[in-house]
Amino acid sequence: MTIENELIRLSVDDFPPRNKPLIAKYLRSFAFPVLSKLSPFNISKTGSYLEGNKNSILQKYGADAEKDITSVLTKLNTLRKEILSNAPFRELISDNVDVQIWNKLLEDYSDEDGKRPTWMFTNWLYCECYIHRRLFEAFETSIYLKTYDPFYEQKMKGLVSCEDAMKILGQFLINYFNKSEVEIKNLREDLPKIIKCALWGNRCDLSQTGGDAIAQTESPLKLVDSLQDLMLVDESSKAVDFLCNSLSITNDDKILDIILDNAGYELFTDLCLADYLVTYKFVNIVRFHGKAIPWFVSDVTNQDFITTIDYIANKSTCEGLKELGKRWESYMKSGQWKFECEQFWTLPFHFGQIKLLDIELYNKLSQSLLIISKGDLNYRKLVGDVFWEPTVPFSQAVGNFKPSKLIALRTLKSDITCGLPEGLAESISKNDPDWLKIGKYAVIHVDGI
Ligand SMILES: O=P(O)(O)OC[C@@]1(O)O[C@H](CO)[C@@H](O)[C@@H]1O
Repeated sequence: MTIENELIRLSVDDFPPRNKPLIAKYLRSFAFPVLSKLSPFNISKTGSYLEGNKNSILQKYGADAEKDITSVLTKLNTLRKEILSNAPFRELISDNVDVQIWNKLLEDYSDEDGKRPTWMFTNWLYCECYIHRRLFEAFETSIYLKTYDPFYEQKMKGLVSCEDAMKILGQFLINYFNKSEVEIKNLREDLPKIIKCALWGNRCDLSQTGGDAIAQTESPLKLVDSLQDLMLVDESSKAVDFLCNSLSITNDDKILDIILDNAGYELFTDLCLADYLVTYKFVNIVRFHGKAIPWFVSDVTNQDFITTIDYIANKSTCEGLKELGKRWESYMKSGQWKFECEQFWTLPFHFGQIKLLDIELYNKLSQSLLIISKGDLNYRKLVGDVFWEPTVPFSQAVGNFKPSKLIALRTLKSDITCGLPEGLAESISKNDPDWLKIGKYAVIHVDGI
């Protein structure tokens, strides 16, 4: 029996139970193919990338780094085998500050006899985060590659490959920003478009392609119109009303928190949205929350954030984009924009647990005028990674994560849904069986607004 068949043998040929956190053992849940196919594929691709870049790594770190490459490859291979044979989890072994938390959690998930959890039978959010944490461990336990991000180059390639679309959106914004006066009715009309550019930017996610760039060549603004029918829930008008009302608040500490997702084109669209909101004084301060370690292949790290702004400001091929990038550099310099990467975002917890597990972060988010959560994984974390009945209201699924007003911008790449109108999930799935997996559809949900 092949090891992949071993996972099938252990699986249950059914959909996961409703209103419970996902578990990979259900063959008809997206968690099963992610565990058995996508994750092993991403791990192999990371190894191939490392092998392909051996010469440049040795050039940079010296000949001794070869031992590191060999040891990382062995660790990646071991991880892949552990997944495919449903082996028990092991403790993390690095000296990073988060290791204690991970190892304590492993203990909590182990049974009374100390039997450790396995991939097929454990809370899927925990499993999937553990995979990405172990991927990073392979690097951080080396000597020269401790902080090496094996996805960095692909993330930057992803950004550059979308330059045509970025030029269109960038030029649109620069023309806008250069007008001496913009009327509130124009803001009302255009703000939903900028929000939706950031929404559809979430389709560009390298974790689905093993790191291969997804080029975005069409006009993002035209795309927003043409994709409108694929929006299953669109509460952007509530968000816009809320933001327009905030224009009458004149204090200068109106904070926007954006919980970021992917680097590349998606980050570009997030920065555009943030610039628009700051320029017209909907908010004064933007805190971007990224990841402290490489995460789910394409999530934004500090390095991605800085080099993206630098690329747009100094290396892009269009003057409009450069002008935009210079504005972003000045926001960073003045402190009006901040990049933060709290540990919580790379732990396997859902957002309903922040208050209990990281009160400092919860209090920080409570200062916010508005929180924008980007992407699919953040959405799963928002709603507890529970396989809700699709009609369960978003605000109920979010549970006790209520530090401030919230907007979720998400293209659907996993089978977690909520807040859908009666019968919609059933009718789409009849005609489009893969509707939950490929980022084709999207939702904008709000809470507290
Ligand atoms: O959060 P993103 O970037 O929108 O999507 C990430 C994601 O699609 O990648 C995983 C597959 O590896 C899914 O479980 C997950 O939700």
